[in-house]
Amino acid sequence: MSSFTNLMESRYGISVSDNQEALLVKDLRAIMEVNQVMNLTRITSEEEGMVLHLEDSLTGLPYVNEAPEGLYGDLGTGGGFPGIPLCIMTGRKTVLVDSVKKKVRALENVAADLDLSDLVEGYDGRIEDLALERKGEFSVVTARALSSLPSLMELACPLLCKQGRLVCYKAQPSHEELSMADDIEELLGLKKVIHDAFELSDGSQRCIIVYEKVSKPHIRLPRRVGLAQKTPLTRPKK
Ligand SMILES: C[S@@+](CC[C@H](N)C(=O)[O-])C[C@H]1O[C@@H](n2cnc3c(N)ncnc32)[C@H](O)[C@@H]1O
Repeated sequence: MSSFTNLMESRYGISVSDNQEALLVKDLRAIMEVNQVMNLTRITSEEEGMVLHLEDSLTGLPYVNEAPEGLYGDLGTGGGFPGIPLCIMTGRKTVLVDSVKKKVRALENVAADLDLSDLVEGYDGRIEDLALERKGEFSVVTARALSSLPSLMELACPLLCKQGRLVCYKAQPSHEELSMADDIEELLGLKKVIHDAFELSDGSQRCIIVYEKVSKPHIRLPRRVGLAQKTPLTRPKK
């Protein structure tokens, strides 16, 4: 057993097969290579990438596995994290969403090198536009280092099917951010079902917060492009 598979098993109870590990490492190396000519990630060493990209991405796996079967989307995927590692681990059809076209094309090329083209599709556009085109089609979406919780909830809501899940990777959300998110759950028809806090093996703080779509939102979504991130929703006045 390699040190990575050993770590994932002992620390998180996640089994990684030899084949999956080979693909994960190949993905990381390919992204690092693309990163030399295109800014995909601030992480430049493989050692750091093993923790802050691969280990971190995989911590979301148990939460993604609890979602209904079906399509998975990684919102604001950047260098394909956690999207490609979670695709490798789940075998779900995966849509990698980013508004920067050249990043999405680069990820499609990496996916092709990993023989994942049948599973991975890139969407080069805004999440809000994807929501107009593929409303309610996603069983689960993830978001890491994208926006505040209220913005993520609003962006994800129209994409999710009933009982679909939004898995948010956060460092340490403030009380204010958490309380603003609590305030708009009902408006969006989302319910927080999990809030777990733990440390990665390098001591970084990690929180995973999961919302389930329990009913239809009480407002029309998506709002105009940009509003979810510029002017997040707040508690409706009674
Ligand atoms: C800081 S990066 C995070 C990348 C990756 N998820 C990670 O954790 O390494 C955020 C990415 O989200 C994309 N993004 C931000 N807002 C977006 C939106 N509304 N629609 C699509 N992509 C968006 C940006 O282009 C950027 O690549």
